[in-house]
Amino acid sequence: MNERPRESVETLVNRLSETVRDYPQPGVVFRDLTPVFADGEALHAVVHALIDPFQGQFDAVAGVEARGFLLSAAAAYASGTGVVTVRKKGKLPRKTISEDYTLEYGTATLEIHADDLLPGSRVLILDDVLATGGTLGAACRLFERAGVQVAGFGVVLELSALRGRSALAGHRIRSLVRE
Ligand SMILES: O=P(O)(O)OC[C@H]1O[C@H](OP(=O)(O)OP(=O)(O)O)[C@H](O)[C@@H]1O
Ligand SMILES: Nc1ncnc2[nH]cnc12
Repeated sequence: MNERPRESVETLVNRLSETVRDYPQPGVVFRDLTPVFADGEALHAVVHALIDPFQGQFDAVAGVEARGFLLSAAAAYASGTGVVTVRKKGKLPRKTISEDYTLEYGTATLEIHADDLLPGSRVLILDDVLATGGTLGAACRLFERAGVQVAGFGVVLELSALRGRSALAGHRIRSLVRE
């Protein structure tokens, strides 16, 4: 038996993720996690590491456009719940709620459908990266305005220097790798 030892989720993320300097604008060191999601073993490990601490504590998973969608659909399927989208402005066809926010490289607006989830239900919000926390903070405000309880946040990578955790104070955050 010459099987390789299984890599930890942290090792998989560190080995497979890429770094792109000066993208999408000069001065930003962009961390690209798409190669992590392209690897079957890594995707499986990441999804389970994100949902396991929250099992039984959420009724639906929400993913933030765009890379959060990849995680949220897989996580919802693995946990037997439904999935909803948090989208950039102008993409949803029915009555929406909107929140403006700032992130490392600009400003934007996120939206959900006002009736995506029942008031009183619990949502786990997933994204690939936590940087300033502007994006997840806006997603949180959207669900809370809709009467939905935010069970917590899950991200693959937390860029600690950008202090996103402090923008989400009071909520449980599961990050798989911090740098
Ligand atoms: O913590 P923050 O400073 O808010 O940054 C984190 C957000 O930035 C990236 O998304 P981006 O806005 O680049 O959108 P995209 O996934 O549509 O490319 C990333 O996927 C997070 O959603
Ligand atoms: N440096 C970064 N890399 C990837 N996604 C980001 N979102 C905000 N800052 C980011």
